[in-house]
Amino acid sequence: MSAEPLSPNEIDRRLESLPGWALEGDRITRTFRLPSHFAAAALTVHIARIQDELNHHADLTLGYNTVALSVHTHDAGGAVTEKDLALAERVASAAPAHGAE
Ligand SMILES: C[C@H](O)[C@H](O)[C@H]1CNC2=NC(N)=NC(=O)C2=N1
Repeated sequence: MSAEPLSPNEIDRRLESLPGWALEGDRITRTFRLPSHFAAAALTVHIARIQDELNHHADLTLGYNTVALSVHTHDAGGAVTEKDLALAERVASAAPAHGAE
């Protein structure tokens, strides 16, 4: 998968199909709200497994009932690449089963 930086316009276009995700500076970000703290912790573990499978890792912040992700591609000098969007799409698919909004 390409680790070439994507343009802001391309990122915005791709985020149209990723509700709740945003381009913040040089990262794409999303905060999920969960029914409980334990559900938030469980989603964090699920995301960690996805990240190890993809070998692509976001900064994750576990709150009382939230999981916040912030990601860009270090190997591309901290730009947003296809790898970040692929991770976002996998997480977006996994989160609803945890009761995430
Ligand atoms: C050696 C290992 O493949 C690399 O460090 C991987 C690990 N996870 C990663 N995660 C992110 N966000 N960007 C990277 O460039 C990256 N590279």
